[in-house]
Amino acid sequence: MCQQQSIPLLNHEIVFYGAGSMAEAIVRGLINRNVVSSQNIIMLNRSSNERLAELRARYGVQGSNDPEQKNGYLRSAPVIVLAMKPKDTAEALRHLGPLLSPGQLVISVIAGMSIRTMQGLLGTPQPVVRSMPNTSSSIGLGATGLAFSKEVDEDSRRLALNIFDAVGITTVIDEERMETLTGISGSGPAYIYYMMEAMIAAGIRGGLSSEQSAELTVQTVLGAARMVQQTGEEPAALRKKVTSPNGSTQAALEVLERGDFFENVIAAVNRCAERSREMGTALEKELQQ
Ligand SMILES: NC(=O)C1=CN([C@@H]2O[C@H](COP(=O)(O)OP(=O)(O)OC[C@H]3O[C@@H](n4cnc5c(N)ncnc54)[C@H](OP(=O)(O)O)[C@@H]3O)[C@@H](O)[C@H]2O)C=CC1
Ligand SMILES: O=C(O)[C@@H]1CCC=N1
Repeated sequence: MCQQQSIPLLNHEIVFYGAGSMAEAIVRGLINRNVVSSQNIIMLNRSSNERLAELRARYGVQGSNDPEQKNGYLRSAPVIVLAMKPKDTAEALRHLGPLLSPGQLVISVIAGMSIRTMQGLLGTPQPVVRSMPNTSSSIGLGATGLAFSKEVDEDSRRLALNIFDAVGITTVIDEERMETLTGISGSGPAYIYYMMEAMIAAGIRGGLSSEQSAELTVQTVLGAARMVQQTGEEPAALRKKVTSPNGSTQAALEVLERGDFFENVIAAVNRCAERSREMGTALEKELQQ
């Protein structure tokens, strides 16, 4: 894992091809940490002018929906981040490929899409980075996995790492592990939010105000994560310290165990990885069309 303390200012123009939640999370993180100036960020989407206006107002970035202007940005940007939904990817990449020249770096955040499929849909042996970030990038606490095509040179590797180091931690992995990583850190925030939703609901049902219940839950999750990070102790060891023999925590954990909590979480991660593979297979099939 790598997290840089000080990331050099990136003077490259970065085009976000797709301007939804994940693109915004990265842009917000980059701008908040002053890693890229907002004038160097260009956000393109398919049709929503309101969305682009919102992003321009919020971050001072450039944005366009005009087909000719979009093509101009895509032809010239040294870095293009692909951030559309998997279902929209094939069409977008087929459009993008003929616009590209050899040195342009393509970074994908799209779940499931392999490097091979990406290059196949582009129709060029473009240097491509397959990444899997998460939405916590927007507050600088993202966790991103990256894999590189063999065409990515050392400078481009560094550039891709700098972009994601600026918004959290990064780890370089073999591409075959990307689906597992998606199951842990890409989709992981949603599992934690779900757990928090349940804890908040339980507090309210038990008579706490919704504000009290939410505040206590948030601080508890934050504190637990920080404890693991700062003490260096294993989660299991920390859990034991909370759990008095025959006490209230033990009683609660027994309920979770009756619901097979541990194995269910593992099954959820595995299903997430499997679903990412399914989405990747569907995209691979586009190569034959
Ligand atoms: N959300 C998350 O937590 C994470 C998401 N990802 C990946 O990020 C990608 C985007 O997800 P998310 O941000 O949630 O999706 P959103 O639906 O929020 O955003 C998708 C964006 O793509 C644009 N788009 C669609 N087709 C095209 C096109 N042909 N050309 C240009 N732009 C296009 C849409 O524009 P318009 O609105 O105009 O149609 C929209 O701005 C997905 O592939 C997902 O797998 C990865 C990690 C985490
Ligand atoms: O749900 C999805 O498909 C994306 C990938 C990781 C998080 N969200």
